[in-house]
Amino acid sequence: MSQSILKFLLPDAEATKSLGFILGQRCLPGTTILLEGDLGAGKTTLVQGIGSGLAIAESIVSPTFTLIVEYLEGRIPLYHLDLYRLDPREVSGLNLESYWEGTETEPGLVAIEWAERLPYKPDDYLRLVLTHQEEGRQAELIPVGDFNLDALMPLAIE
Ligand SMILES: Nc1ncnc2c1ncn2[C@@H]1O[C@H](COP(=O)(O)OP(=O)(O)OP(=O)(O)O)[C@@H](O)[C@H]1O
Ligand SMILES: [Mg+2]
Repeated sequence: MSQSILKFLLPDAEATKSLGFILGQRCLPGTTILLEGDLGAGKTTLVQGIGSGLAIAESIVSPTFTLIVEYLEGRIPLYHLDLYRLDPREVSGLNLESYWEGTETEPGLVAIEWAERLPYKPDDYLRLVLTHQEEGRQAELIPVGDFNLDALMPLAIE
């Protein structure tokens, strides 16, 4: 069954956070969200919203230099990754699939910035593409494999 793609206009950073908040509230353990978008497109902002939606009180900072930050205090664990500083060859040595397969970690929500750099991907994930607009950003939500967008509905961003 082919599912449709969702597109949103996010007029400001609060709207980006609201979209993330809903994802954080509704995603099940074992969900992977692959974030794509240029520098400053709003990927970290979206993950901050996810953190609020998961009821994580700790502030979420960009893991550009740390690669991975794990937040374990929310409804389900949040694993926040940023591959900006790596090339695909380096990424392949990191065994990142253990995050989405939940083999070495408790299944949670895996959110990966600069997912364009992943040489391998999960079978099922939400592809979330952020693009700069004249004002604000556009978000495209593209379900891949068995990822079920319907489970996130209704998605009204304020
Ligand atoms: N919908 C939006 N409209 C306008 N500004 C936004 C929107 N969403 C986020 N921003 C702003 O864009 C800036 C960059 O956001 P952010 O750091 O989340 O981007 P990023 O994609 O993670 O960047 P990087 O590529 O460096 O990781 C921030 O100042 C943020 O507040
Ligand atoms: Mg970022």
